[in-house]
Amino acid sequence: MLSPLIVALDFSGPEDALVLVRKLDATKCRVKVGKELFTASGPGIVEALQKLGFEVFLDLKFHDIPNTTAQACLAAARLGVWMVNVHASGGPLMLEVVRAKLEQAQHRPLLIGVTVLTSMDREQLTATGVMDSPQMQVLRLAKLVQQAGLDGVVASPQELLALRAELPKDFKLVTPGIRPAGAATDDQQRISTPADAIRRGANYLVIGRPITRAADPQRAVESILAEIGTT
Ligand SMILES: O=c1ccn([C@@H]2O[C@H](COP(=O)(O)O)[C@@H](O)[C@H]2O)c(=O)[nH]1
Repeated sequence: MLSPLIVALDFSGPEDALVLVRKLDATKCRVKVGKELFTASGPGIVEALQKLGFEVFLDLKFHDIPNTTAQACLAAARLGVWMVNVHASGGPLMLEVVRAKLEQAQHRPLLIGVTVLTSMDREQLTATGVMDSPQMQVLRLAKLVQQAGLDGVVASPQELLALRAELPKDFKLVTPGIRPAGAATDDQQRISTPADAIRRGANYLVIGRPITRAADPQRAVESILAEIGTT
């Protein structure tokens, strides 16, 4: 069984991403292709990573009208990715249309809704017109996602206990905003250590810079896996 670790490959082009992944063990982690790498490299990077044995989370956070979002997810499914995501704030109709469309796919990736970005604190959220706490907004969006039949959500580790208390056991919780003790927080606001996130019920930890900027990325992976008790 693969570990819960997903390494975020936030690179400006395919060469740097492939140099990094060649240092990693595909049996110890999955990888995430986000907007920067995908925009610079195109779908070929997904195929290249798959050929190296990695399962790919395509983190393009689609957010558009229902038809456009559903067709984009279907195109992602055709790439054979393991997981794909959409912004939950696209609303219940968009979420339902995407879920229904993906049922037509030959290969059906896990479909995940993004709640409140882990870079946002209460002040940032208020500035967008949402007066509730990040946790309340995450719970509200997570319930929409679950009612629409998606597989889970992206949320910060700080909402995990509340999500676990209110959502079914098999609902997947994917958490960025993970920082080993003493690591730089960068632009993340709602964070925790890997061990705390797992203790609070995360299924998957998305970790980028603490691994990709480490002198020895595979060693950083091993150290996180040891911290969470996965070898
Ligand atoms: O709420 C969110 C949703 C996605 N992300 C993505 O996760 C990684 C985190 O990278 P770090 O270097 O570990 O901060 C990054 O690719 C984001 O696009 C997120 O951080 N928060």
